[in-house]
Amino acid sequence: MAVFTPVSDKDAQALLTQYNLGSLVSLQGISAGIENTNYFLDTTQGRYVLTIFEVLTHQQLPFYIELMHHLAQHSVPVPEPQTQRNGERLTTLHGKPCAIVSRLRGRHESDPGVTHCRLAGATLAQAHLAGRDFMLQQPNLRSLPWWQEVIPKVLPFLSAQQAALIQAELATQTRFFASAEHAALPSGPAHCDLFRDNVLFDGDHEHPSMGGFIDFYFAGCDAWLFDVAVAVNDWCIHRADGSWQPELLQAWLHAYAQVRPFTPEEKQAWPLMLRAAAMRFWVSRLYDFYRPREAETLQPHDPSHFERVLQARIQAGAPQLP
Ligand SMILES: Nc1ncnc2c1ncn2[C@@H]1O[C@H](COP(=O)(O)OP(=O)(O)OP(=O)(O)O)[C@@H](O)[C@H]1O
Ligand SMILES: N[C@@H](CCO)C(=O)O
Repeated sequence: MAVFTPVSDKDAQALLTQYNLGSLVSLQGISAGIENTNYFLDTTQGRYVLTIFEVLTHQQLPFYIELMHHLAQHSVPVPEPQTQRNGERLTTLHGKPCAIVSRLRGRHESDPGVTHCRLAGATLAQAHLAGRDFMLQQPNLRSLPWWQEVIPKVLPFLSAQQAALIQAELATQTRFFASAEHAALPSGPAHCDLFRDNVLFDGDHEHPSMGGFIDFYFAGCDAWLFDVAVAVNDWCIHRADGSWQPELLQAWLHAYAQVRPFTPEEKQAWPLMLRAAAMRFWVSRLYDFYRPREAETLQPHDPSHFERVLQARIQAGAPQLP
């Protein structure tokens, strides 16, 4: 179980005195997730999730917490951060930042079909549009400057071939990010980690309904197209080699475009953005793999998967955006 910071019933009872959420019924550690400590927290008033932030600081967190609050207020299905009696939505537990958010219904779909892809695509476009008048600004902290910082640290662990690939791609992406083409892309608050395990669906496999998006703790202001690229690089591929499942890709992108049509600049930037999105997770997975932290149980994701996705995007590109 990825519980980095154990929380006792007594801790949770004391925490709940800061809120108007009733009293503790049950507390259960959540095994999924590699970044934060999460517990399901049931009270006499409802079902919540308690998150203790292991990496993010009190200074960085208001962006994520207030973004979720903003999106929830605009009817985008996301966890709603709960407000304490003192008006704050962020507090401290065992010396670390912590929040209680509403628990969404449903579970993630590891084998998504066309309907799941349509629902996810349409909801992401709604989230982008709803974020336009969000007042806080914070860049995606896992973007190009972070890759530039981290790649030298993981290079010693890579083969000569891997090192050549990652360095060549870093050079390509550095040029792309500095280009007028990139500057012209519509941008705003973006989830930046919309993998299939971060979207919950209610209903059964044949008749799913959207439960909501979770795990906003990599969100940041970025090109919306990056968000789309991150998502389809996970939702619409054959996992064995990263190649496309064209039917899923088409469903995802059309559903998104029906809510927010893609611009000509986005259509042009699409192949390079898909590579950027693959690069982002190859780098972070390498970093996580070679700097394991202590946890009761921790299984870092496989970095080589995104090496294959990146190679697939370089070699075969992508169908045009609708
Ligand atoms: N608001 C919520 N409502 C319902 N379930 C939730 C909620 N938040 C988290 N979960 C559950 O907890 C699991 C882990 O949460 P999450 O993915 O946010 O953890 P994390 O450590 O931040 O993840 P990651 O490793 O993906 O960064 C999810 O897969 C989901 O089952
Ligand atoms: N979605 C990320 C994990 C961080 O949320 C990955 O699969 O590497």
